[in-house]
Amino acid sequence: MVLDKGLGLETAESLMNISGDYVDYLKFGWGTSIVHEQDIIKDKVAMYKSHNITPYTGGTLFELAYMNDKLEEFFQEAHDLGFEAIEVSDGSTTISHDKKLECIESAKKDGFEVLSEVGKKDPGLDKELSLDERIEYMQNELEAGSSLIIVEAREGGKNIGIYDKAGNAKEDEIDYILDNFDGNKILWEAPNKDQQVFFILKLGNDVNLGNVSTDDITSLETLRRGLRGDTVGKI
Ligand SMILES: C=C(OP(=O)(O)O)C(=O)O
Ligand SMILES: O=S([O-])[O-]
Repeated sequence: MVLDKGLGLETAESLMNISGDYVDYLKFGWGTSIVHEQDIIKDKVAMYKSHNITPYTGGTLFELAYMNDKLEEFFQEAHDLGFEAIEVSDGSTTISHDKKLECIESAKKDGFEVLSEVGKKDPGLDKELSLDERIEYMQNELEAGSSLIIVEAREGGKNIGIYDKAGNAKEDEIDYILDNFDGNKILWEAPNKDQQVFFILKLGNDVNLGNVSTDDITSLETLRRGLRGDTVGKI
């Protein structure tokens, strides 16, 4: 999953022409998709889809819609723009877990694929979530219809969830999650190279990684194929 922070149409198109084959999901980060002209967003969504990529709306946008009691309008607008998938999260706002599950179910009923995210964007709040709670939420969200569960790490990948202050992966916590939840259903946010290397070496070169920067698509592909020092001869 690649994070689009507001690329222009031509830039995004030329990037997909050269490296779209390595991308499955493209997230229009947080609220970026309502800042730009909607016709351009529509064209970008169509362009990504033409490369067999699933574009989806950032979780924060869903949260804003929920907070303002505008979920129906949000679903409609997302359909109008051509999005077939959305992210449901509660990283920036407070949504009770039951309500979040209901939102996943309503989005599914409305015809969307749902990716849902577990974790808080504020490190202090994130630390309040125990590992067992996270796993329970992940399981419930999967059962409510999410196709993938995203483990929050933000764009920065530090001091949140499975990463320590320096951005190093906490392997014991990751192992605990994997002992208790189907790893194929997890999309690990791994914005930094060392995190990508860690997951490739640990879980294989087809591991689901997210929040990959648009600058790093080809670099990540080389890591996956053993074409960069960090993974040469190791996969
Ligand atoms: C980039 C992120 O935010 P959002 O889902 O709102 O785009 C994220 O959660 O990692
Ligand atoms: O806003 S972010 O970096 O999830």
